[in-house]
Amino acid sequence: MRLFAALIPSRPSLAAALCALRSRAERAHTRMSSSSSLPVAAVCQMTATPDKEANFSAGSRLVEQAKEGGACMVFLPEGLDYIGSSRDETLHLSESLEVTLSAATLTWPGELVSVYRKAHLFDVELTSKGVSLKESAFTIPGPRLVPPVQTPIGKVGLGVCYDLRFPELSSALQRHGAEILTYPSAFTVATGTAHWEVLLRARAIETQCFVLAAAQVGAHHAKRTSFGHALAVDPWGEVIGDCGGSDAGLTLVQIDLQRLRDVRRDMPVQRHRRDDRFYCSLD
Ligand SMILES: O=C(O)CNC(=O)[C@H](CS)NC(=O)CCC(=O)C(=O)O
Repeated sequence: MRLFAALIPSRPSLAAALCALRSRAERAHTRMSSSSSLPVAAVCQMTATPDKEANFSAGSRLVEQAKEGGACMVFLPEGLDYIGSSRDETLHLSESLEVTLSAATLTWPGELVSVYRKAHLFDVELTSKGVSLKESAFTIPGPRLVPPVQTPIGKVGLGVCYDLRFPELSSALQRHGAEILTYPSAFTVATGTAHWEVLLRARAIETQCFVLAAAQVGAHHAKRTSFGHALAVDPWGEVIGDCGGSDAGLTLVQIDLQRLRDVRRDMPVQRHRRDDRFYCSLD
């Protein structure tokens, strides 16, 4: 099994672990015994708390469920390892990448193949909506984007949560060959209600990629609740999976890269893009 992680920097937690689950032999067996040969991805949501052991158990239950459902890739949310109830607790619970991985390997033995660290930090005060978070108080942004990773379902471009709001990032990943974008997230209820689905579908439509966004859902502690609705969107912008707004769980989606090629052939927006008009002075 291989692990792909999108990480929160300097609080080096396993924000997203994407696991290729099965051996080649097992996959061949499934292919022969099922009617469709399209690979299946599991997009998950859970409620992390400050209790790491409980979070890893919840994560491994989702991985087991995904495996039973025939998935060859599992997408887990930002803050999979924990969501702290204060800056101090968050810093106190942080571990080195090696330690976090070895905690994770209790259930997911594997080799780390790519690490992406969140570029945009959520320093936001929406007083009227009761949202006040200062991610930069416990996080250092990552230094660079990373190239999309070849996986059993296609080439995956890595972003994290708030990164979703910056189309320059998804556009860059698409130009570097991404077929699937992933945004493991922990969206607030207020901003999720207003923006989550629209942003994910917009990123899918603009880049003509699948967008798979695992999410946190429900109450992490007395002061923090997440929106949920872990979502899967196809390259036409259609929602093909939604985990809802209340419980932990997963959605299983087939990843049909022929569909992506058809959408890109029929509407070649990437070839129509007038970069000469955007990267120049306007006077
Ligand atoms: O650090 C942790 O404990 C887990 N990380 C998070 O929850 C992060 C940073 S506070 N959340 C977001 O980026 C929310 C973005 C959002 O809600 C929006 O863009 O509207």
